[in-house]
Amino acid sequence: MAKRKATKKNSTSKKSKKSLKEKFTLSRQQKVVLGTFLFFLGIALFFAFLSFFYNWKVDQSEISQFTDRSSVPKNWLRKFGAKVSHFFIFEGFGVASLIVPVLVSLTGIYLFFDLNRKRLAGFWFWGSLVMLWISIVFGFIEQESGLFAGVIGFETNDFLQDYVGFIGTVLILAFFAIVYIVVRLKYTPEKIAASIKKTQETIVEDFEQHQATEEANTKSSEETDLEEDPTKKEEAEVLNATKTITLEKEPTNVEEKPVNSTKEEKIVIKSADNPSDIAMEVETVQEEEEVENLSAKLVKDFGEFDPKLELGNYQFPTLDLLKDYASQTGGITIDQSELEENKNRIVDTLKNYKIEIAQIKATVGPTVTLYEIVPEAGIRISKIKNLEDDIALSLAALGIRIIAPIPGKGTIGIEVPNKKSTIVSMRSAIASPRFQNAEMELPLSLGKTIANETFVVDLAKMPHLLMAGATGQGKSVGLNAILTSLLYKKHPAEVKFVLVDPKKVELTLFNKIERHYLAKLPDTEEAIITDNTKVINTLNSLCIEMDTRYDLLKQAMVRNIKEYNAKFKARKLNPENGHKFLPYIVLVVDEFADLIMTAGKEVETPIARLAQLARAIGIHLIIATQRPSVNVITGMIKANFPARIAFRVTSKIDSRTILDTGGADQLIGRGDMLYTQGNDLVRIQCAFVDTPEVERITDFIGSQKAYPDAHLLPEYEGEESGTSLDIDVADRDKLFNEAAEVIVTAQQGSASLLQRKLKLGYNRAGRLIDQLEAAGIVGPFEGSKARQVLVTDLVALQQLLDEEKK
Ligand SMILES: Nc1ncnc2c1ncn2[C@@H]1O[C@H](COP(=O)(O)OP(=O)(O)OP(=O)(O)O)[C@@H](O)[C@H]1O
Repeated sequence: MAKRKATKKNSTSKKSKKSLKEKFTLSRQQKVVLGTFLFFLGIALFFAFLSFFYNWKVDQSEISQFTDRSSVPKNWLRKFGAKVSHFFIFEGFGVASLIVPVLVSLTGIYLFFDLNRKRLAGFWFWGSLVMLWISIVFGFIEQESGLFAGVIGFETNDFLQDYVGFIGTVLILAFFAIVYIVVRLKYTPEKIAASIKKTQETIVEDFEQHQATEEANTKSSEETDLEEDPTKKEEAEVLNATKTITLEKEPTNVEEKPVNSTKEEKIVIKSADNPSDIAMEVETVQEEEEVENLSAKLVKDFGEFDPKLELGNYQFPTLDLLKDYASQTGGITIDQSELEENKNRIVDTLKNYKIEIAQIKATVGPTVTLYEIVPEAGIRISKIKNLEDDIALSLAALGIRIIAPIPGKGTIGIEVPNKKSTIVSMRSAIASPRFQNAEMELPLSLGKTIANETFVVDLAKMPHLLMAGATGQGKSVGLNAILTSLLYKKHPAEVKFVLVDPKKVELTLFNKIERHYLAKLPDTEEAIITDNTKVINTLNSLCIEMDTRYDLLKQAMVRNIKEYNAKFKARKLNPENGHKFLPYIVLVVDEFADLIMTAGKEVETPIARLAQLARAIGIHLIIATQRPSVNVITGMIKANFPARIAFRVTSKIDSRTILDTGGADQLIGRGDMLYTQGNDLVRIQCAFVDTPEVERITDFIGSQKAYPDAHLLPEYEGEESGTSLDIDVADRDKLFNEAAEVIVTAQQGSASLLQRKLKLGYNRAGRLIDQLEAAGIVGPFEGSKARQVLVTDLVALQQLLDEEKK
């Protein structure tokens, strides 16, 4: 009991803290106004402090007469300046107080531009310490007047002198100076030693260079001398001989450096007793340090590789770009009478069928309430399951789902839609600690479960996601929620999107972040693919990227992208060997059915290949479809997409196609969805993110510094329709003439027409169309539209074929 009270207290204190925090979060306008105010205040303080040093003696008497308007202090900011300066400089930290206006103005700038607050806190912390330190140092130096030290510096120094004496004070001050240099400025003894060594080397180099030029000068003057004096020439030759010896040594030194693998050491043994003995040269070959050490050295010198460095100042989108629906709707409201009513109806209905209930419990979620019932002993579960429709009828509600039994709990669940559903805002889904603290590679905040918990999953673990649902049930919103989650958690260097949007309108907003987050084929203008023909090239290009990445992983001897990137960051992989930091690639296909219908096998094969193999190298697929029929979601696709999301569908069959079980037909729409990752089904209310919100986010990101171009995928030489133009007349299909007649008669250049009329397979019909194109009977491939027929009637066709024979 006591424990429960304690936890309750805890939770209320947490709540009040949270609401306090919410109260103190400033809007953008407030930040701008406050930022400007602080910036100006900082400037004002600076001038006030500066003039204090000239006028403090004159102004001292005026300070006590603050209310007396006839006395005018000399301080440039008059009474305010004199009073504040007196407080900070005289009674505070002396000269060091000049740090205060700097910090105040800096705070203004940070607020104005809404910059990283943690860093600002760091400035204040270290700034205050430095201020204290300087004031004590001045107290120490200038022990008489104390104006430069301020009361605090003066008194602290006095205190230290009394307790630890002169030497102790010096040591304490020196110690804190070192702490500052090491912790704040990050100077370690090694770094200092290295920079000293470097300067030493440059000085020596300069000196040597200077010597060399001098020598050259003297040599040229000597030569002119020698020409005049032959005795000097002989002497010079002896001298030159020794010089060449030293010069000979130099190249060996120079050559040793680039040879990394071996290091030669020569020792000459010569008997000291017998000078005529032949000298023996002993050569020992030592292997150079391992590569491992090189990487450790690189890390020590340059730190770990930071893929985010190029966009080092990138700011993640802020929460205030998302709308707060909870403040409008007041969050989840529990309607006691509704709960009571539903409970009674469930109990009564079951009673009618002679099912007694031992216990009932309700959990209110954002859209549905889960009633968990424990039936009396001896009741068969299938009996309750069969009553689904009856219960729905008696509750007069759509979207009732019975889970019998709830996996892992010995109860039966009945989900009943709430009369008033609550919108789960994307803001709450993003702000939740579950998402914020998620230690995942690609965290997705999908929405809230029935128990009102934010549902966060890792796309990298899924590893691919299939989304399906009838039109207007929230698929596009779901896709946006997924993309938004990634935008809030991943830096542009870490993830790239390949977006396929045949509907042309759903994902256009993401165009604004092309140079931050999107990947595209080289030589294409738009990164978002709206043309189905281009999809095939992109998919094949992704397959090439996959193969290249596998090669890189093999070379690096790692099993997956995470290990690879970790190794790359630790500088264990040499970029000169083609290694680079690999971002995750997320391929999103909105309206997969449309693709399959127009391009068939050509898309299915690379998709299946990617789905089977791409998980380890960080390519993840998300495909969405309106039409969950078996020829779209084929066995091959299903086998490789264990993670699936079903929005409301119209029939049980559709639900089975997506989830392998019913349930999606009983959802209520508007983002109500079922999620499965192979085993349990979880009912989730999808987080709602509206177009204006997505627009704000993409504007926010798009307005920041970007990469010069979108991430470029490898080039793919597509089998252009033009390549088939050189099909030989002799190689034509036996049915060529018949096919030409069918096409010309129907005036419709489609392979499916040939399939139907001539009862052919898809491949043969496709080949025939290629041959017809080569013969100039039909036009080139035009995506989802049928090809244009270039021959108007059968007579013209006959003429064309006859001419060919000639
Ligand atoms: N999570 C949600 N919460 C509340 N309302 C939602 C949610 N998701 C969708 N809706 C509502 O449903 C409407 C349709 O959603 P959406 O455009 O995502 O459907 P869709 O399945 O993509 O349709 P289509 O396939 O025709 O594009 C939205 O405009 C919105 O009003």
